[in-house]
Amino acid sequence: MRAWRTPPCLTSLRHSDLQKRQNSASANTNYFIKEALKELEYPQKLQRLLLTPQREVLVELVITKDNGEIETFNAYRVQHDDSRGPYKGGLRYHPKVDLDDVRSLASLMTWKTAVMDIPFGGAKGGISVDPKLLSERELEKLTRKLVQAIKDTIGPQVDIPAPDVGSNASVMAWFFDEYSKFSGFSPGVVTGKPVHLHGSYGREAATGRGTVFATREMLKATGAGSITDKKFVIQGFGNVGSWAAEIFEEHGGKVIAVSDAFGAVYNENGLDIKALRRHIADGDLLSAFSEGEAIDKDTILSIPCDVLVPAAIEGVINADTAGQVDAKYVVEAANGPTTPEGDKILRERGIVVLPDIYTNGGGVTVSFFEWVQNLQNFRWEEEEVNKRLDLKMTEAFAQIWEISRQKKLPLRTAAFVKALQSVTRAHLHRGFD
Ligand SMILES: NC(=O)C1=CN([C@@H]2O[C@H](COP(=O)(O)OP(=O)(O)OC[C@H]3O[C@@H](n4cnc5c(N)ncnc54)[C@H](O)[C@@H]3O)[C@@H](O)[C@H]2O)C=CC1
Ligand SMILES: O=C(O)CCC(=O)C(=O)O
Repeated sequence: MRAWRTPPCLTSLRHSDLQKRQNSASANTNYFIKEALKELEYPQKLQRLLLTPQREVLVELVITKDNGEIETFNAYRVQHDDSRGPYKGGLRYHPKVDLDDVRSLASLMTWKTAVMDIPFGGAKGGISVDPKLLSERELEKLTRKLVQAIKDTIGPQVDIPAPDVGSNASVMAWFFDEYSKFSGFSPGVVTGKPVHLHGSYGREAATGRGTVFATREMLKATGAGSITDKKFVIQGFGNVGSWAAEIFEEHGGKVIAVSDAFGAVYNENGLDIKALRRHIADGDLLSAFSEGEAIDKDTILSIPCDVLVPAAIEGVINADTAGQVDAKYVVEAANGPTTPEGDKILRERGIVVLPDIYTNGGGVTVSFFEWVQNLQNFRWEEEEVNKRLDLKMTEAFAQIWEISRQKKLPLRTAAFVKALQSVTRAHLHRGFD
């Protein structure tokens, strides 16, 4: 295992690397943080502390595949800040994951946990792997290898992973099991576990449900009314997108188009989301859903609607695409879906953006509830979980909205201001020696 503290690892960057970093995910995230820092006038040294991660771990994982061949994968865990509590954040299994992505996502977690006012810091991890190309057995081996490699840098009071793109409750179950072999029974080492294995009711749907509560608050505050009869377009139909779609529909919204990595489907009267989810669960393609029209997935951002919900990957709303968005609101259920250039264009066009560090905070909030239940060896009913989630989303929105109004700031900058103030306060109170 190789581990280091930043920034020494950056000293060997070549010029081409530096050019790449200028448009990198972490540069984009830092751009948004710096926008908010302008409002706060903190000293430079403090700014550096807030912008850079506390630890970055890179490990190589080797597994024997089912066919007897060996294969090597790069894996990362970036721990950005733990001033407010143990590091917290998901594990992404995706072929395009690299250290810079994980660095950006770890930083977003620090601000998200602060915005949601839950007692965690921020971290993120990932493996550069296409999970669809591995068998279940190979995925399990890879996850167990990851635990063996990083077990000394995580723990229920240190750093608590969770699911993200490409990982799920089964991955969390293997993670918990492997970690417990070294440290004894430790359900609190990961969240997002299966409900029957110390998981929490409501965690699977939490990010989507939180997105709906967040949208409800935003529509109310901006005078646009309720979710009922509003038209929604959702990019990404995985955990977050499909749950958000179902819950928007339950609240009377019309989800008129959704896309995934393979295609898109449209129905101007609203798709039957429960039927669509069954269709996908049966292994069928979105585009083959008979109660909708198959459309080009690359047109999804430009479909006229009230609320556009990016719920897939980073950087999709950018200098090239932001001008095509035909929505009144963009609700960022994904992490980092909008680049600084895209954000500027949306702002100039008067499109309200509800930022990721608040919108998708429902996932980590219910992860916190799961962790609390694990520490207490106790289970809350789903109704209790959802009620507490609603309260957290509502309270956080009210605070962001207030900062936004008082300081005349976009909601994203207001959310970062709230988070930066909270993290800085924790650092200053704890001290540095
Ligand atoms: N799962 C969770 O609890 C949380 C997830 N998030 C964020 O939400 C986003 C989605 O995560 P999950 O739903 O968990 O992942 P997932 O792996 O369950 O689903 C991702 C979806 O995006 C689709 N997709 C991928 N590339 C696409 C493209 N180019 N165009 C359209 N669709 C595309 C996939 O086909 C899939 O439907 C990510 O940004 C993740 O970091 C944020 C907070 C918590
Ligand atoms: O549930 C968690 O701990 C983290 C979820 C996550 O990775 C995220 O909010 O981006």
